[in-house]
Amino acid sequence: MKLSEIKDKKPLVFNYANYVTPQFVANVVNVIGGSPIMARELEEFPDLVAASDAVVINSGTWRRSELLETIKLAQLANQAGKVVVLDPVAVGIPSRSLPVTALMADAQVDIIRGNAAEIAWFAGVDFSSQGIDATGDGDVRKIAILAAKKTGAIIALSGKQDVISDGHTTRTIDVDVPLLATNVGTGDALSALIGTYNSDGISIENTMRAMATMKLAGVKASKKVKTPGFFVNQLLDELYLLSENELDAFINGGGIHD
Ligand SMILES: Nc1ncnc2c1ncn2[C@@H]1O[C@H](COP(=O)(O)OP(=O)(O)O)[C@@H](O)[C@H]1O
Ligand SMILES: Cc1ncsc1CCOP(=O)(O)O
Ligand SMILES: [Mg+2]
Repeated sequence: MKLSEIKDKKPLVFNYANYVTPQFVANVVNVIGGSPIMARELEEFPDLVAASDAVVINSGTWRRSELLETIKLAQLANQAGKVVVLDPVAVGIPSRSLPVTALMADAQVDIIRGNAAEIAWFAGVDFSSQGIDATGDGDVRKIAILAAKKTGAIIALSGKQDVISDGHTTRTIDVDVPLLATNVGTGDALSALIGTYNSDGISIENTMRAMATMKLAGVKASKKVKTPGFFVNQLLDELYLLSENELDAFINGGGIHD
């Protein structure tokens, strides 16, 4: 979906959010033109999935008791033909791998958005991490392609270099914006943006537009402010102000490669 269509259609994005960053995630969806809703009550899922245009599942603060409910949520979304995005926060920690494995076995995840260490876990590749952060180095393009082939999902690997791959087609966005990594929740919000952009159809192109949106807003914000507190507010403003033309120019302007 294009940015202008998001603003016209205001897709409803159902976020099964973690309890750390829901306010930021909701605001990012809102300022880009979508419509966020958060919920965790099983009895509400059928109604909410029916009304939603995308479902974004963040496993950042799952309790075991919520796992079956989340699987049910993903299955409802699958049955209704709604895109399912998974944000597998710190999935490489063994006790966190188990519920993600269960979800992937029992429901279809269309798009996985994670940092390099999280995506490396799906690829079966070692990659250093500390808690929610990727700290290592590696061939992120290769990791994304491998993870896409192993999972059958579109992979959106984020970091200094963003990589989007379905295992056959791969795009990279190579732009360094260190301040983007200072705000806890940018990754979660990016996953929600990916749900928003893919709400009328799942594609590499839509996923790439979502990743480019966050990166470009980060580039613009970091030209105006230099510290994390101001940056996060400026980032929201830049997302709010971003135009389709600017986004197209960024995408066509050399920062994005096949
Ligand atoms: N060093 C960096 N340079 C440029 N962009 C970055 C950098 N680190 C993260 N980002 C951007 O920050 C956003 C969140 O990604 P990331 O930090 O990888 O997710 P998470 O918060 O889940 O670990 C993405 O838009 C990504 O492109
Ligand atoms: C700190 C923390 N702990 C569990 S989820 C979470 C937030 C992760 O946010 P992000 O991956 O977007 O940085
Ligand atoms: Mg994350």
